[in-house]
Amino acid sequence: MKKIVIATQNKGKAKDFETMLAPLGYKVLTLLDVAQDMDVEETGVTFEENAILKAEAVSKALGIPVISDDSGLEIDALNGEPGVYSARYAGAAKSDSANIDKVLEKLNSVPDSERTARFRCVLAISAPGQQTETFSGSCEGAILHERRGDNGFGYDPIFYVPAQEKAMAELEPHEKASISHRGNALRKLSESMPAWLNEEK
Ligand SMILES: O=c1[nH]c(=O)c2ncn([C@@H]3O[C@H](COP(=O)(O)OP(=O)(O)OP(=O)(O)O)[C@@H](O)[C@H]3O)c2[nH]1
Ligand SMILES: [Mg+2]
Repeated sequence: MKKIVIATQNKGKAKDFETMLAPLGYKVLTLLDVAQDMDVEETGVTFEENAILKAEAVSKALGIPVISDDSGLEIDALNGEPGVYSARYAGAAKSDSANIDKVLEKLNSVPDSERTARFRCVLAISAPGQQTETFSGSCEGAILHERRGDNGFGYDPIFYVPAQEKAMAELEPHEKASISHRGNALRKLSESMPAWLNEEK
């Protein structure tokens, strides 16, 4: 089986990648498998900057090709917050539950028509001696008033996907992959760099 390293500590992201890459014959490895103590500081102010920082630092340290993912939720009524700070919105402890509570509280008096939002994802590919490449994807939706569903991670329970008439956390993993910001970015990557996901490594 081919192996691919995703430069992330996030188990929810890892599951999303497994859903998308297992059918292509890949075993997904993350930093939790290959470099548990590697935590790259995300000093960028855009998803793209942070994705590049993570991919290049990990590829350089391990001397192998890697893909990184920087992603987050942009809520229009909050001027794009939490954006690149999505993971740590309610504090450095990175609690999904506290992050959701903070969003629901901030949107408490915001009507349905103004609760539009989107997930964004930027994937960066970095390999020794090669120029780093990035691919972005998004997924439009709206913020619910309460949690729905048990699948996924992060803000999935409060992110309503109009096309499916369900919360992201109510979708099966393969359904999420077919419409998500991460799925859309990965499809662009595989179209633009087919050798990356189709060649034997
Ligand atoms: O409901 C969600 N469904 C998703 O599909 C999703 N994708 C991203 N997010 C949110 O955005 C943060 C990323 O921040 P982020 O890119 O810095 O990742 P992270 O710090 O969690 O892990 P790492 O990859 O950096 O190690 C995550 O923690 C989540 O809060 C999502 N929430
Ligand atoms: Mg992070």
